[in-house]
Formats: sequence, structure tokens, C-alpha cells
Amino acid sequence: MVKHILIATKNAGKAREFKKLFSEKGIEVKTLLDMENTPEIDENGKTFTENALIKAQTLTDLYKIPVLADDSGIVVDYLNGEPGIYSARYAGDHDDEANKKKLLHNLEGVPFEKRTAHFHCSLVITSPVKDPLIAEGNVEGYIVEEERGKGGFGYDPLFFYPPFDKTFGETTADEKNAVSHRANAIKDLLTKFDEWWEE
Ligand SMILES: O=c1nc[nH]c2c1ncn2[C@H]1C[C@H](O)[C@@H](COP(=O)(O)OP(=O)(O)OP(=O)(O)O)O1
Ligand SMILES: [Mg+2]
Repeated sequence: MVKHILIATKNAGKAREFKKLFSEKGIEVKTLLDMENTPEIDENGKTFTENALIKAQTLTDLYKIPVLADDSGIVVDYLNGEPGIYSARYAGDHDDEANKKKLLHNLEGVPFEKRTAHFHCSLVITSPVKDPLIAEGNVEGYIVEEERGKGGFGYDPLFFYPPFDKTFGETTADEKNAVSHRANAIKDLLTKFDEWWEE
């Protein structure tokens, strides 16, 4: 049974969610935010999964330990899948405010029923001695016309989730963690993990 995991992320919102989601399973999480002198990683893959693999493999090669990485983003149907893998650098590198503003601008005048979108999360675990383990999750919703709520991170205040009749900016962390793309990807990961770890 695994008790610790290193997650290759510098995103504080993700780190917070992973700590909570894994602590319920008795697994302690460390991220790059807990460490010094971590490398800059060039996320130059063509898919979410390729980018997660690049992040995890870089740290596995460096530290010779198993590493989990998350690559995620928001996929908007009306914009042919944009911002997708470019979500973090849509308008400015890691500038959530500019990114949200650009998304709203690009959807100006588009009626609600055409503003369908999903969050996607690819998770990859790399190990010095095994092939990578890959898991994925999505959650479907709509992009609202102006921000609602201050919770979560990134695009959460723009993502309306019909079953809750709220945006992810308006839900509690526990509500979001019960249904999110990240939660679904972790569920997928955990169904495959024990076999992968033992083999
Ligand atoms: O639950 C979420 N709620 C709101 N927004 C989200 C979520 N999940 C991903 N996102 C957005 C944030 C960022 O614009 C992009 C992730 O980009 P991504 O490269 O995977 O993460 P990042 O650069 O922020 O941190 P890192 O690469 O160190 O893990 O999608
Ligand atoms: Mg990134």
C-alpha cells in the first residue's frame, strides 16, 4: 500500500485538491510547491496525456522515484475545443484573470445552450521500473456569461455544472471534489493502481 506520492505540479489549486482527495484514502501528497530547486518543465506535448507524461517522467528521471502528474484544462465546443491544452497560457502565462477574460470575450453573444464545455484531466504515474499508468476524467457543463463565485481556482467561476445549478466557483471544495474531472480521473487511476503497482 502506497502512503506517499509526489505530484509534479506547481499549481496551488491542484495541490489543495490532491491533498484533500488523497488524504481520504490515507495517502500523503507532496508537490513541487513543497520542494526547492525544482526544474522548469516545457509542456510541449500535443495532448493532455502527453503533457502529463512529460511532467511526471522529468521528475522520475531526476529523483528516481514514482511521480504523478496532472495535465488538465477546459474544452469549449463552440471554440472547436479551445483553450484545451493551452488553458494555462490562453491569454498570458498562468494569468487566470486574463485567461477567463479572453474566454468570455471569445464567447460574446453566444447563447447559453451553445456554451457547452468540459473540463478534462489526464493523470500519469511514471516509475523508474515500469511503464507509465494513465488515467483520465471529464466533467460536463456550460460557460456562464460572467464570473460567479470565488471558490476553486482557474476557470471554476465560469464553469456552470447543471446538477448543482451552480458554478464550480460557487460550490464548496467537497462538492466539487465529488464530481470534478480530477476526482473522476483519480477514480479511474485507483481502479488500475494496485495491479500496476504490484506487477
Ligand atoms: O479544476 C479546475 N478548475 C478550474 N480550472 C482548472 C481546473 N483544472 C484545470 N484548470 C485550468 C487551470 C489552468 O489554466 C489549466 C491547467 O493547466 P496545467 O498545465 O495542467 O496546470 P498548471 O500549469 O496550472 O500547473 P502544473 O502544470 O504545474 O500542474 O486548466
Ligand atoms: Mg502547466
